[in-house]
Amino acid sequence: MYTINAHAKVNIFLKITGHKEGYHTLISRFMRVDDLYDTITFEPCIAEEFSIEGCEGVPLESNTIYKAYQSLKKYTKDPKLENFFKHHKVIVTKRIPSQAGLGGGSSDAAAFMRLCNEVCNLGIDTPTLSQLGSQIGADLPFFIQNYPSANVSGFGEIVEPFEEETLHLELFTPKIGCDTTVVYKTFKKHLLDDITLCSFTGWEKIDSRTLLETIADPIILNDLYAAALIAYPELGEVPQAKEGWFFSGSGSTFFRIKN
Ligand SMILES: C[C@](O)(CO)[C@H](O)COP(=O)(O)OP(=O)(O)OC[C@H]1O[C@@H](n2ccc(N)nc2=O)[C@H](O)[C@@H]1O
Ligand SMILES: Nc1ncnc2c1ncn2[C@@H]1O[C@H](COP(=O)(O)OP(=O)(O)OP(=O)(O)O)[C@@H](O)[C@H]1O
Repeated sequence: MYTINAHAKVNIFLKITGHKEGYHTLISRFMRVDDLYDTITFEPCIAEEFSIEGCEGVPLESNTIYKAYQSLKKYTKDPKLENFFKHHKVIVTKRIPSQAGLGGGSSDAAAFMRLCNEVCNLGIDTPTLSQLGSQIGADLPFFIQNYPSANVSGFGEIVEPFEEETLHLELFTPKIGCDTTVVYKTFKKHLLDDITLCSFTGWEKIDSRTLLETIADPIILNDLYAAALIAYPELGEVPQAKEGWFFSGSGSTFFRIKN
């Protein structure tokens, strides 16, 4: 039996820098959340075909783990991978809420790729694994490189580790699912024309605690927050939508530093 933890992330800040080929470019500080993770296990069994347990409600073909499996299979052409999943099933213990801005599906896929690479001795280097991952989701390169904190840019494929203290974070995810595609579309329609690139110059060099304490305004820190509030106005009604709380990714999770 083989197991790996797939951690959640939060975006300490997230600034959109432009729009190219249907995607937004951004610069963001990603921080891994140490005490919130899904667990992915490869459990021995006789399997007819590749199977995933624990992601009820997500069709196999749209599961990020299945997409990661297909991508690895296509890239390696190594029969070890397919043979392995004739004798093992994938079990996912979900703890990260979905449509929450915490990167759950992306983290699962990244952890799956890392564990396959190790267990099946595929010998794929990290840059190649990140490149394969970026085709499945924008957040995969961060999770594949697995730094506690990093500056992420481009469409998500440029990941630079950032040395700093790990913050202990309190998270609150309201019962409002935010669809990433809808939030980005709303941003493009209402807010893209207003971006001012000079307003966050140098943020990537400032540690996360200082950023949260000095910038302090969740709307300024995360460009997608204003878009999520337009797309999902009920977000503005939750008690955490006030000073002292910050907003992660495309939402709907709010976070703050634990005392
Ligand atoms: C909000 C973030 O989580 C930041 O941490 C990511 O930028 C989103 O990452 P994700 O959920 O993995 O998103 P993806 O599955 O790659 O993309 C979903 C959809 O969001 C939009 N999208 C996503 C990423 C990006 N840089 N620009 C976009 O415009 C696209 O319409 C895309 O079809
Ligand atoms: N392994 C998976 N775990 C959870 N959801 C998955 C998975 N694979 C595909 N999905 C689908 O992706 C959708 C988004 O879920 P996910 O857990 O990635 O949350 P997210 O909050 O949108 O992530 P992000 O931080 O990137 O915005 C779900 O509604 C689900 O249909």
